[in-house]
Amino acid sequence: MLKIFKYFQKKDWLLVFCSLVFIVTQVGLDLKIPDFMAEITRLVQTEGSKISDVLIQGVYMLLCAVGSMLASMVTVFLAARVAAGFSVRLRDMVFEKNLSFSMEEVSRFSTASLITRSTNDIMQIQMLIIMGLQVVIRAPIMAVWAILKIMGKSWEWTVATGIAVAFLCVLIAIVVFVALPKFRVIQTLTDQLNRVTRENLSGMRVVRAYNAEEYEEEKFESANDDLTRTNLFTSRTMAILFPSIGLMISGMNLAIYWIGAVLINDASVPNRLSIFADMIVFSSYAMQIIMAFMMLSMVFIMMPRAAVSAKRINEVLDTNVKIKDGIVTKAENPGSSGEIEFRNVSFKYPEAEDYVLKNISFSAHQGETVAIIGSTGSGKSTLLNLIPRFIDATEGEVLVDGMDVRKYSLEALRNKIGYVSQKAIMFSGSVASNVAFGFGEDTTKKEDTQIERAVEIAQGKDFVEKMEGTYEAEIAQSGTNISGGQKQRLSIARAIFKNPEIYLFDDSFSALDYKTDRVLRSRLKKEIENATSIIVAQRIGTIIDADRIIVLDEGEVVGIGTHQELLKTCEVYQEIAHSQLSKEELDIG
Ligand SMILES: Nc1ncnc2c1ncn2[C@@H]1O[C@H](COP(=O)(O)OP(=O)(O)OP(=O)(O)O)[C@@H](O)[C@H]1O
Repeated sequence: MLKIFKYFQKKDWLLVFCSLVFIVTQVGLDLKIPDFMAEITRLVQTEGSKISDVLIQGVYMLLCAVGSMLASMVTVFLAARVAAGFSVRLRDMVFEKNLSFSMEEVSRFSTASLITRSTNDIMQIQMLIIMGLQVVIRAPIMAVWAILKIMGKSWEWTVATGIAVAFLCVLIAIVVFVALPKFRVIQTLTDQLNRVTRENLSGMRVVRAYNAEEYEEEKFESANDDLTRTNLFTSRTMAILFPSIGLMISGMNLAIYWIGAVLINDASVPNRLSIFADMIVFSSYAMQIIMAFMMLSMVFIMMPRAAVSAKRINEVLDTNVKIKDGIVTKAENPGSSGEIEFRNVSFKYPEAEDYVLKNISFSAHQGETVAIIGSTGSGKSTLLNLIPRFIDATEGEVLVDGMDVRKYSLEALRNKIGYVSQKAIMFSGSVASNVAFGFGEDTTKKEDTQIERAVEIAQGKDFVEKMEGTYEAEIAQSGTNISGGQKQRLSIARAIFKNPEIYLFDDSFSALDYKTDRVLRSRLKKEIENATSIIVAQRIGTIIDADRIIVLDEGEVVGIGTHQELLKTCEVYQEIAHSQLSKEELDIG
């Protein structure tokens, strides 16, 4: 828990110190009030006292109360500032860390859990700081101060107060002990609720098409019920606390007055008044002590949950990212551009037993188009993901421009690459901001001709210009207001706009009709002739013209060559070709 506070900055500590000053002031003023009460009691009981003296004591009491209120307001203000500032910083750090995660780390935490950790978990810490600053510091000062004030008054009263405090501590310990294990469960169940909600919203069309609303509702209700049950359990456990504290306060007051009555009864008449005044003061201070412990108990209730949250946030922040940034920003061989080489590359997913890629070696030179084909699950996307270092080779080397990709800084490496993912990803914003993605708003405004050019090459001009607002037309979250093929074309335009040395197309033409696919490829060939392209495809038609085709089968290269060569030499390729092309096309091929 305390580990999270290493992210506190100097200014946070300064604000904490300032609030400490105000808390001490507030406690001092609060504890002064019973002194005036004692004085009023003494004045009222003393013959010949003037009403004006009593009023003066009353005014002092009022001033103390107002001062205490002002000090408390400033403390709350400072606590809110520290807490809000700290949570903003934590959120930034978690977000930045999330961005540096590879796919492996994201799947280890799960997307839903990363969202809960960046939102709900940070919220718990924020609430703890607000409460904690006011209470954790205030309560012990208040308790110690009040104890010092009542010390030496009467041991009977002190014993009564001591018993009440001990009872309170035991009660808090039991409650925390019972509720503690449930707090981690609550956060995990929140992850689960998040996951179900997310899946349901993103898969809404499938849910409706399969009339699976009831099924999804059951899943949601089960996650919701689990969370509610656990929350209820902790709340019910807490519910025992407050009435018990109330009962204890009344019991303690009763004990003090009862002891007081006995003491007054046994005392000589002149001493009775001072014992009575002491009793009034003692009961007020005892009340302050109990209140201090009660406030602490509230923090003890919040603390375990915040501790769980802090641990979950620390887990994210302390994760050692597998994909380490290199330092080289320029290739060692300045003459080469867009050169790719795989040298005996093998790859295994961390949790998997078998290798997905085995001993892959091939190269792609500047300006060449190299295609990768193979059955579903043969490892095509995995191979492609090794180039921008979404994953790192388990064995062997992947070289870009003659240098191992692991030596490059990730920024320099990815600057060389235009990547078009298998599933076209759109971000909420305009068509232009999606095409000039990552370049900032200024570029989006200035480079409108380049954006139009990229969209035109990607065969998206027609549909974009029909949209209301054309290049400024709104793209909804996840691109739900455009078709799959349109999304693919904008993803391709995004890569073209970047004008990289290397294009990686991960089955990026699959949603295009054959004619658009053909026209787009021939435009690409002309426009990006100096760049190297690696195309993963399922359709032979898409890759028929490639300079080299690599045939993958269960993670192994079973053929490399042109379409013609492979038709003669590679059995797997022949099978694919026969399943897709007509006899005439094969003969022409
Ligand atoms: N994150 C992952 N963790 C574990 N195994 C994975 C992961 N991603 C893919 N795999 C496995 O690796 C193998 C290759 O997957 P990959 O996505 O590279 O195949 P692919 O040839 O691109 O398939 P497709 O043509 O269907 O896209 C598959 O068996 C898949 O189950």
